Amino acid sequence: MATDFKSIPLIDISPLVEKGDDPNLAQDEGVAEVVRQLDRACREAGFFYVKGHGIRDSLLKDIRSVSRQFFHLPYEEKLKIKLSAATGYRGYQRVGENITKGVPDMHEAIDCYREVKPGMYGRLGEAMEGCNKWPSDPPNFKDLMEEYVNLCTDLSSKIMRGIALALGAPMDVFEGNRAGDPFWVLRVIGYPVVHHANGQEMPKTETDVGCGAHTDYGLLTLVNQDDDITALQVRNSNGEWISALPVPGTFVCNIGDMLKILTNGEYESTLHRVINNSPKYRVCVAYFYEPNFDAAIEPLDTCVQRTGGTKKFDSAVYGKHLVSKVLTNFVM
Ligand SMILES: N=C(N)NCCCC[C@H](N)C(=O)O
Ligand SMILES: O=C(O)CCC(=O)C(=O)O
Ligand SMILES: [Fe+2]
Repeated sequence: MATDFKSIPLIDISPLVEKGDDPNLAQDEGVAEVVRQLDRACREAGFFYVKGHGIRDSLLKDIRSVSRQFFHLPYEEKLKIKLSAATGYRGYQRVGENITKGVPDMHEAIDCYREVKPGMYGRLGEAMEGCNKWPSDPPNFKDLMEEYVNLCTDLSSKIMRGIALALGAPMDVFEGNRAGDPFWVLRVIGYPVVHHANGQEMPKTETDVGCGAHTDYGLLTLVNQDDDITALQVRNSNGEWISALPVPGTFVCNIGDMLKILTNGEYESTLHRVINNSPKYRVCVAYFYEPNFDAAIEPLDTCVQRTGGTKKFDSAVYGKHLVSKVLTNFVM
């Protein structure tokens, strides 16, 4: 259950990153301390920063820098990789095209997903079938992003092993048919200085929201945000919005809906939103680590036992949850 936290904890996960592939992970004292901190952060806030994650700071910066270069291109150029139902919802969406709870979000983005080949998941996967739409400018965009996705996938699987231990479950509880073939989502997001959306002058109002309040859909999100702009806000149990201040070199991590189900609500997917009130264009690249597309997700026995013996959530197929979200995120 989220608490009235006032700040977001920072965890040095280097022991977990170093020993992440060791079958005796659970016996290591350094790892045990990381696991305690992960458990506490997941229970109290559902949000935490990680440092000591092993991904070089220069790559985190380059990822934001090529993203900024792309968003800086003329609108017509960005439209060359436009997202639509026909692209499997992959590609570029202009400012105001993504909708959260019925309200257009003041962000533009490129959405990318793990590849879904035709027929791979039958009817369930049809909406997501397609290949990612990469811009040709900047020229190194695709290569950098693909390297980044691989590193984030590896890192997330290690953090999920830590979370498995935090729950008193076997370290591989999120592998196999739960998330052994993790679906991933990458959102390259730009939050304009709002009076300059889509190349047009627009009045900035008090209610301009970069991304409306939502929870993420899967297991774990890794947010790589600009170092010098405060815009991401996290809601605590008092209904207060706590800013996720930039901490250079870290990821902001948060729990998604599927981990809430798996833990029978011991960990929650915390509401968050983005408001860019700064005079600068903000870039964020969010990586989402999610279950297998066709995984049927239900509460883990150890969590059910600890929470009174009753399952609080019905089983949910991750791909169905994702598709229901994606289909309502756009009006086209
Ligand atoms: N893949 C993830 N988690 N994307 C988060 C986007 C949140 C905003 C979206 N319009 C919504 O309402 O969900
Ligand atoms: O821009 C951010 O800091 C977070 C974006 C976000 O919450 C999302 O895309 O799900
Ligand atoms: Fe989010």
